[in-house]
Amino acid sequence: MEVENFRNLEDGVITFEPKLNWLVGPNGQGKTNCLEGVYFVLTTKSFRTNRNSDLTGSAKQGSGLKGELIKEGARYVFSVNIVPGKTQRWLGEKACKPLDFFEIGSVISFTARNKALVEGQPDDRRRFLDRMIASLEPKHIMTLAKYRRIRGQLKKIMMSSKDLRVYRGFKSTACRSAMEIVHKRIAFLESIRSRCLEIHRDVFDGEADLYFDYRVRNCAELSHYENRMMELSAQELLYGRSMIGPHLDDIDIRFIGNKARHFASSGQVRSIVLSMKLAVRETYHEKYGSYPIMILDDIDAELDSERLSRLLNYLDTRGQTLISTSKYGTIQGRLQDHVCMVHAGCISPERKIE
Ligand SMILES: Nc1ncnc2c1ncn2[C@@H]1O[C@H](COP(=O)(O)OP(=O)(O)OP(=O)(O)O)[C@@H](O)[C@H]1O
Repeated sequence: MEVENFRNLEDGVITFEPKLNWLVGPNGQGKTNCLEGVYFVLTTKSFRTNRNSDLTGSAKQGSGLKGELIKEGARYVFSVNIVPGKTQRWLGEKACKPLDFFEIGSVISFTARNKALVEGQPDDRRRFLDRMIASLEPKHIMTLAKYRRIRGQLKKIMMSSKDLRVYRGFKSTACRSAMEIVHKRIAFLESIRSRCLEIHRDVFDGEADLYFDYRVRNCAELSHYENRMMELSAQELLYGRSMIGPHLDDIDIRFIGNKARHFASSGQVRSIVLSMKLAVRETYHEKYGSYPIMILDDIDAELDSERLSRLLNYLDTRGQTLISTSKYGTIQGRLQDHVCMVHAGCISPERKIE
């Protein structure tokens, strides 16, 4: 990855190897910034901000990242420029849309923020679901965008004319995208379930009793979904709020029979979310034959040494992984891994500790 004026990172080239790569250094030195750079150059999205202007360093206006990805023998060059007011993207020499990046730049990240899947609000869980589905099927982004557009129109009618006939007309268009999203989300959770439980049990020594399921709001029977969507139209206009649709659904995550957000410890929450992400990675591998790059920020926070060691063993044989840690002890003895030391935004590929 070639870096120019990105966060606090020093300009230059950072190289990773096709195995476990460590970024090691004290707090606030640029480890997460480096991982964010890799995620950003492959997806044109940050995993911690929606404002691309946050990513620009203080040296000058604008930043640039260039990433070279070798995937299944082919070489892809991703370039992203953030200039005031816009973000420009190229794949090779060709100007691109974010979706083009998403289709090639397969990467899955885990940061402490992802604990929101368990501890956060329903919209955190929906966002998690949709991002994960999009990492397996990038076209899902278009279905979501279409549904968001129709919802905008429904909202307008709700706020202005309140004309039931017109509202129901748009509602029947919304039904198709809504059902597609709901079915995708249910099928996705189904597809990762057994792997997730297996990883949770084998890697994190988790209780076998992890349960998750999709919760459809205001519709008990999925085969009646379309009817319910139309049926609720009059009430929605009356109360001025929508009552059914994938934008209201949630995932019920239970741990040993209890709501995980109220019951699981910090380390257990981390293990649950990591199990889900790693299960998505396995599903991707099964579908496309290669592993997405795995990004793990602050890997050893909240995980005990036993679980951490099992996680590293698991990752050892599964594609390229980029990991950050502030604890030098974590990499002790891992002589086969690639280690970069991070200090004041400078990433140097030299192991200073054995
Ligand atoms: N746009 C920016 N321009 C310049 N510096 C920035 C920018 N955004 C963040 N920083 C700086 O980058 C540093 C944070 O780096 P980062 O989040 O990568 O730390 P870290 O090494 O992962 O630390 P920790 O171990 O605490 O997670 C902070 O010093 C912060 O002030």
